[in-house]
Amino acid sequence: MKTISNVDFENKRALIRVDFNVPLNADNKITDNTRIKAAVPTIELILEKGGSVILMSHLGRPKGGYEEKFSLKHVISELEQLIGRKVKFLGDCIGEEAFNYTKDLKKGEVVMLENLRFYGEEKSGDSEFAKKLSKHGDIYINDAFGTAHRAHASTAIIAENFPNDKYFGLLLEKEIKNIDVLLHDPKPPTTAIIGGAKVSSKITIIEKLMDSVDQIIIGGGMAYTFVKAQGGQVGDSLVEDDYIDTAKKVLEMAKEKGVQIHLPSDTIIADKFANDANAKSCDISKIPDGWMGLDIGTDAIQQFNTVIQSSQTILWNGPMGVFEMENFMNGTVAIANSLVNATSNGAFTLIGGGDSVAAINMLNLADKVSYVSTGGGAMLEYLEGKELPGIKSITN
Ligand SMILES: Nc1ncnc2c1ncn2[C@@H]1O[C@H](COP(=O)(O)OP(=O)(O)O)[C@@H](O)[C@H]1O
Ligand SMILES: O=C(OP(=O)(O)O)[C@H](O)COP(=O)(O)O
Repeated sequence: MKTISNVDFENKRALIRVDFNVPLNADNKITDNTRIKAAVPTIELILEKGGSVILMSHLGRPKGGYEEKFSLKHVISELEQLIGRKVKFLGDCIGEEAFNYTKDLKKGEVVMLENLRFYGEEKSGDSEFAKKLSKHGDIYINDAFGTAHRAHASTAIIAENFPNDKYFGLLLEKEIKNIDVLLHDPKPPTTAIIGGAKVSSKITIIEKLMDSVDQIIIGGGMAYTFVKAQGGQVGDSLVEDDYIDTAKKVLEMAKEKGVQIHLPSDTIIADKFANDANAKSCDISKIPDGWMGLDIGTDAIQQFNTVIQSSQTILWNGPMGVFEMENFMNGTVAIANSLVNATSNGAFTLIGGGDSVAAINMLNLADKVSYVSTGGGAMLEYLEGKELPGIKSITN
């Protein structure tokens, strides 16, 4: 492990890829600061060692140009509070002004670049873009565990510009150490609970997870693509039609491999995507047109609770419903409590993902489960046994 603990940072500029992809409310206020807090030890260590810090991150999924709601200016005051010093926000990540500023950065200074994904080159892993970014620092550090599964310019490609000066940050080190416990020594029966909204990213992960877990619970916005694949009617619920065939394949493979897949039997449907929508419970395969499933139903909660209580190792990524809206948070609250209960009965419980962590924090339950990871997709892919691009680029 290439750790920063023994590195000399005196008068050096440390360019750190962090994952500040934090949830924001409609007023662009941070609703959960876990990912920012998690990056603080690395920042502080470098400053203590006489270095300066240039932070770079993405926020959300912008289309490739500037979008106000995805500006990293929204995280600055929270970051300043957490590290107890001023942070200079640069309105671009590769503009001339930004380079002029970071060129002569003094020890103790902290700079935050604008959202890397305002450039399409970030996600395409463009090496010219990565090279430009690399000019900001003398040493490159990857502390963005939540984005370590992406082979993007700032998370992986950039490392080739720092052949002898690339390191893991303290968060990345800690995450790997903790998740390795589950990877190498899981106590059966093992259950993965997958929810949330990123159907296309997560469906292939579910496919792979079948090799390492006994049971998979699929809830939240993930469920409807599977229900539709089984021939059910899902109305206007979140579905990625391009992944129906993959969902069918996953269900067939599960049978062959003897992995039990649990889909919610019922769901809470709404007539619009809003907290004040008309809502009622419904069989998940009989959702009328004009209605959408926004939470799991009470039968599904019981069904999932039974599975959870009979498991010894439980992994949870992705909320069971639109928990940000009070009327659709029941399923997520119930599953969180179910995990707490399982933990107190001796199960090892691991929760990861930006929104899943926000949910567990909202309920003040983070210290009642075994481990909370800042990564969702990254954690799942790591557990699949995949070599993550963000890790590989440092160890290579
Ligand atoms: N039934 C649903 N329909 C639409 N969105 C949903 C549904 N259930 C959960 N979600 C949304 O999924 C989002 C979290 O998804 P995701 O990013 O995949 O999770 P995580 O960040 O924990 O990995 C939340 O904002 C939540 O509102
Ligand atoms: O929020 C994130 O992942 P997660 O939803 O799996 O926790 C990371 O910041 C990665 O974001 P991305 O899935 O848009 O690449």
